Amino acid sequence: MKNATIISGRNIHLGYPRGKNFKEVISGLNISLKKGQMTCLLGRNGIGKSTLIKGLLGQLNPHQGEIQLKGRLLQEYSKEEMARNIAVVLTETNIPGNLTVEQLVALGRIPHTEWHAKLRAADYQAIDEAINALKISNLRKERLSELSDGQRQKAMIARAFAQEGEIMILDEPTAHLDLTGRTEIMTLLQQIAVSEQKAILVVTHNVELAIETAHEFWMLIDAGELIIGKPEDLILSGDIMRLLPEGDFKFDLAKGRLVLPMPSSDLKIQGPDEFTFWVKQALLKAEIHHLPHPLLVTSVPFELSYKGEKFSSTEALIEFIRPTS
Ligand SMILES: Nc1ncnc2c1ncn2[C@@H]1O[C@H](COP(=O)(O)OP(=O)(O)OP(=O)(O)O)[C@@H](O)[C@H]1O
Repeated sequence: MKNATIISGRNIHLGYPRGKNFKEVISGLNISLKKGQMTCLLGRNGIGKSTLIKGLLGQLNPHQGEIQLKGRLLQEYSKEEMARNIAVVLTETNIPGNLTVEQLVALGRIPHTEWHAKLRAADYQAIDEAINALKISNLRKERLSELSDGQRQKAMIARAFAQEGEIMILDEPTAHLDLTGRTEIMTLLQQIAVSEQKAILVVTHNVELAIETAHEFWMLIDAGELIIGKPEDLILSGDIMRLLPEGDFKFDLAKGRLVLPMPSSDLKIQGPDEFTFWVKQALLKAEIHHLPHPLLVTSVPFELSYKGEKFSSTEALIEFIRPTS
């Protein structure tokens, strides 16, 4: 089944007034954000990702072109209607640290409560669902100031989830998180997109994790060029390389990650590939590009044999080859 478009933009131009002139940041892009999938917006610093997001949130009006939400022009929506459709998680927030996780998540219900802001049964249910979806029931009563960055980020996403909009937009939700935290958040978002049939747009600089988790990429190359496609297709077509600055970095197709080109060397190492790879990395980092004798790696137990000696680490081997004085 094809995923339905919920936000579409045609020939969008966005920018900022600069003195008497106008600084155009986005020039004539076409987009369609789809339900039931996680889309990652990537591009180098300053290229215009946040500007595009501001356009999608109706905070910045296109001076040319148009953006539609569910077939209606964005400008026609009131603030409250926007909040019922789009939940946002931004990097900069001024949420008081003395709020508990539960109280923060309850803030997500504001667009649904009447002027008296009283929570009803449906609101409590949405709060519970959000807390469960993000797997943070154990943190319910904890104060935000006492959470780790990763836990706080999950609470922020739970607040957005409780808002029950069909769209979630997150600006760098994994900044400041460690590898496990980053992977956990991105995987959760991917699952929520599919299970809740939400359109999730994530701005991220983490290309490798985005490749692993996103259903679709929006690669902002310059003001007027947005490359759209499944990450796998962009890898296969080679378009993924367009994310990289001219020069040293390469995208390793087999490993699915960015790499610096290996310096040329004639290191001959015998042993299983996944082991010789790391030994070679360590030698090259130590500026050892040539070995006059054969080097053998065995995996069980891990051992390096060189010139009749045995070593249990690359560090010991390197120290033997090139002793530090
Ligand atoms: N409020 C503003 N007024 C004027 N120019 C702005 C404003 N906000 C952003 N810009 C300019 O628009 C361009 C794009 O900025 P934007 O923040 O959209 O980039 P970005 O891709 O989100 O960058 P980053 O990855 O560093 O967050 C930059 O040249 C920036 O200086």
